[in-house]
Amino acid sequence: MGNCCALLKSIMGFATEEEHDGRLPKQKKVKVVFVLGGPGSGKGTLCAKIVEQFGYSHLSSGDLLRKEIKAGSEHGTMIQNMMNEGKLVPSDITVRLIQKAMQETDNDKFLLDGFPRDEENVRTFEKLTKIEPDFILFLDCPEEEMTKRLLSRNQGREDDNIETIKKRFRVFQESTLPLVNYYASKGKVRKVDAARPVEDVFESVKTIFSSANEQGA
Ligand SMILES: Nc1ncnc2c1ncn2[C@@H]1O[C@H](COP(=O)(O)OP(=O)(O)O)[C@@H](O)[C@H]1O
Ligand SMILES: Nc1ccn([C@@H]2O[C@H](COP(=O)(O)OP(=O)(O)O)[C@@H](O)[C@H]2O)c(=O)n1
Repeated sequence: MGNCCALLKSIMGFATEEEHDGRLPKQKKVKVVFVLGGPGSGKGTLCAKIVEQFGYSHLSSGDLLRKEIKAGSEHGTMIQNMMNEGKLVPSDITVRLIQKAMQETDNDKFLLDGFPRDEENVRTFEKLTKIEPDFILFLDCPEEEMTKRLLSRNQGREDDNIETIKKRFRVFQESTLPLVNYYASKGKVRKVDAARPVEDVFESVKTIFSSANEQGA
């Protein structure tokens, strides 16, 4: 590990193997909030508002993966195929993209939108970054409402078609919801009813972030 990289990691609060052994100086703390919810629950929409009001940086794992496809990277075609099938991209790829984006962003507060999606995402994130989330914002929304939103999202996304949407819902039910339940059992989940108009949802979200600020979480 080069000195420059070790320095970057120490600034960002990432621990290297050596640091984990306690041989390097104490890390600066990075605040991370996982923003979870089904496809179309409003994660991206709410994150933009949280950024404006609370000064976080917003990293959407889906957007980072789509950028990889656009850039024609070595994994681009594989990522595109996985996304079109509503499947999860191997964690190593997603986590490295998130890690790089965090290192390149001059902030110590991050919203990770749509991450983690399954247990492997969590394990890989913990292994590579040693970061524990402060809390999980969970946008709870019925499938019927999410389907309506996705079909009128109109962002030209290839995965916003009814067949792929159904597959994404299944992945959410089978892989992501168990994670939400796991974090809930640790008292880390802040759940909001996301089926309401955006401004109403944001009112609830503001209360959560204001209280997290007060507690220095
Ligand atoms: N509370 C809401 N009520 C109605 N439409 C919403 C709401 N939140 C988001 N939307 C719309 O639904 C679509 C999906 O929202 P988005 O933020 O992209 O969801 P996600 O990031 O969870 O997939 C977008 O077109 C967005 O404008
Ligand atoms: N942690 C993640 C996040 C997204 N993805 C992929 O990216 C797709 C779109 O995710 P997204 O977060 O942009 O959008 P939504 O499905 O939440 O609307 C998912 O269906 C997965 O194929 C992934 O593999 N791993």
